[in-house]
Amino acid sequence: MNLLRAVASRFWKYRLLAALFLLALLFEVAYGIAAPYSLSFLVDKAFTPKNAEMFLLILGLLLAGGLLSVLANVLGDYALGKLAGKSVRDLRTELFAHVQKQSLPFFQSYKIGDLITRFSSDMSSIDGVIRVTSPYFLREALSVMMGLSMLLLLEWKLTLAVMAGSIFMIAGPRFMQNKAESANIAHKEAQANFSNTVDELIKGHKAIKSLNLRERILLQGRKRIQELFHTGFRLHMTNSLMERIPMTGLLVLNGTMIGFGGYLIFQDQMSIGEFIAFLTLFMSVGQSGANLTYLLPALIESDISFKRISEILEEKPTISDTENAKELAAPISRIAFNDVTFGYTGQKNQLSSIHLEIRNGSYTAFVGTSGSGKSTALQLLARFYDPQQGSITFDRLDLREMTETSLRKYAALVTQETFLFNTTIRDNLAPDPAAAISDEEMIEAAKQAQIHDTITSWPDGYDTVIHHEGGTLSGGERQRLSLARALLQKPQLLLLDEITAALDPATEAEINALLLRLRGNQTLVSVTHRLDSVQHADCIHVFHNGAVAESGTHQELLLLGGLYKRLWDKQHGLHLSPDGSSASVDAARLAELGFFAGMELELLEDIARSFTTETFNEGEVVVREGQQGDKFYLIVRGKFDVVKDADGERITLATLLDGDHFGEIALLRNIPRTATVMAAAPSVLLSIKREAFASLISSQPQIRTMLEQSLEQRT
Ligand SMILES: Nc1ncnc2c1ncn2[C@@H]1O[C@H](COP(=O)(O)OP(=O)(O)OP(=O)(O)O)[C@@H](O)[C@H]1O
Repeated sequence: MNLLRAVASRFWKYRLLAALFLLALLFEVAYGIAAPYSLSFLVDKAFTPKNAEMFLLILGLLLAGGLLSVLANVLGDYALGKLAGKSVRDLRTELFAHVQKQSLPFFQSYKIGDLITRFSSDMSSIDGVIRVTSPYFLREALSVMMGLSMLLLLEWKLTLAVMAGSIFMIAGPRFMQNKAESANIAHKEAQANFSNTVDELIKGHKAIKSLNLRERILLQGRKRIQELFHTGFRLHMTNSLMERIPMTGLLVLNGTMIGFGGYLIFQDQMSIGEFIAFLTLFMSVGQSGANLTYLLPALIESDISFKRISEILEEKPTISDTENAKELAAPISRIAFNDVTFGYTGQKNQLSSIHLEIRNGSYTAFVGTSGSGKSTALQLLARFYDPQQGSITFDRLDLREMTETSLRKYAALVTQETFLFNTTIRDNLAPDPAAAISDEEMIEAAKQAQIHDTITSWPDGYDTVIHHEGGTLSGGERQRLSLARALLQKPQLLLLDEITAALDPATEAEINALLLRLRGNQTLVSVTHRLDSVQHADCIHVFHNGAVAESGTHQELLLLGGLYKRLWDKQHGLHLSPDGSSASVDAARLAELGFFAGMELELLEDIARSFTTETFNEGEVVVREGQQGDKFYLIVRGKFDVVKDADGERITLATLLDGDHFGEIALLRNIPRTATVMAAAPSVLLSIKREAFASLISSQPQIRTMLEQSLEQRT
């Protein structure tokens, strides 16, 4: 069994303690054998001849041995406590450190619930085995071996007869072992599945409510609980059978022993004292044998737990330092993507043959359509993944040849997915006490990230404790805190992934101004889909379908008249007030929408005035599949996923960004929406109702006909 081997190898590290424990155990077991064996002397040499001297001698020896055995027990318990405690501590630390070392794909391939189960119930089960079950198993196994040897000495024929019967006892559980293992694996999987469902229930409660998935999740929960019931019942039955089979064997053995033992006494081949000693010893050995079989299910369960933990310990981080890894030393004058190709899975490349250059101290922007690979390129730059082909170099040093620690010091990544620790703001901003960050530095960084005033408005200021990993703060507050945290690291290279997505326009403008101030001292690479914010960037790379379609400054790209120009035009003519509460659209912008083409400017101005502003938080649904639609929407800023539910699965059909629109068919007809549109970030929309639109065009029926034709062509 893997587990017993692993326990032995872990105990080997603390050999002195292990030796002390073994010695104490040997003494305890030896006394446990000697005590029943002494019965043969008590009956034959003391009771039958009524020899008081011999009786007192045996009694004295028994009591003295008993006392010594108790002493040995105490010593053994001490040694075992230390030995087991240290071994479990080592294993926990190893697992913790190993998980921490892992790269991104590891965390994407394991579900949170599954990983937590390995740390919690799997680890507790191993803890139990190391502290209790293994030592108990060892004691009972020793008792069986030493007891059997003693029984052979006492009467070998009777011993052989009962040993033959024992085969049934041993073979039974062996026969059941595979069944028990598979029942155990199934139950563990059911537990992990249930944990994941609970995890989704808690973390996704907003999405579940807004997508009206309560029924589906409840059904899924019931299914998982039912699985738990079935697998638990199967496990219970296999474990019970594993216990019953040897007990039946024991019954047969007792019959054999009394029958054959009686025959030997009648034949004068065995004394009564020897028979009583044999019987008592056999009972004790039998009990130890039965105990061994009771212990087996616990050992099997822990063996599975051990395999699950070993599976994690065997995972190799995909990103690790090479043997001759070098320190990345500033200053670096040029970072380059040299023919970089990358795919998350073997099936498809998310980036193909990327060539680009980032100059030291520059402000570089990655823009482009949704899913075009901007964030992927940024993650390669932060070395969360390595390219499959090509290289990323910092001057001449390949990213793969530098130490991870020196890279992490050099570069800091701020993403939309902010994670805050459940501690004070102060400890979140400066999590490493060794960095010795002063209050002044902290306040300066918080001011730069536009969060200082918010922090000081809280009663405990920088000592405010964050709960639920920052879940009680707004997305914008979390985002600004994580920017301040990154600024405090004073990285040479600041990698920013859509960091202004959750901010109102006024704060966004402040952050954009900060980026312009930072450039020169720091190199900035910012991924964004909002082109307004990158007008002053030194170089803009426009991504499309995993390739860099265009590169240049804002002006150069506008002159080029390509993809960037189209994206720019799409985002223009839409306005948002600084606090993000009120939006408007230009009539000229409406004229660019194909289905409004040809309308008079005056009418378009009336239409533009009839739009109302709507705001949505992440996870909120704008239109739901199947519901009647009566509004047309224009995205002023934000991000929306167009999703469809099929066979209990949610499929994302498209992602819509600033300047995109949806629901135009609702301007004419009351038909059910063909998909659900939900906000993927805090967003602002402009909407117009069909009735309002209809009354505006009522005096011009030809407009309706034109619109009908135009929308007809699009569907
Ligand atoms: N961990 C992952 N595993 C597999 N595919 C992924 C993973 N992360 C992203 N992708 C896919 O890679 C492609 C590029 O994604 P990426 O996030 O780089 O695009 P993006 O241009 O930043 O888009 P957006 O602006 O919507 O964030 C997308 O098709 C996306 O679905």
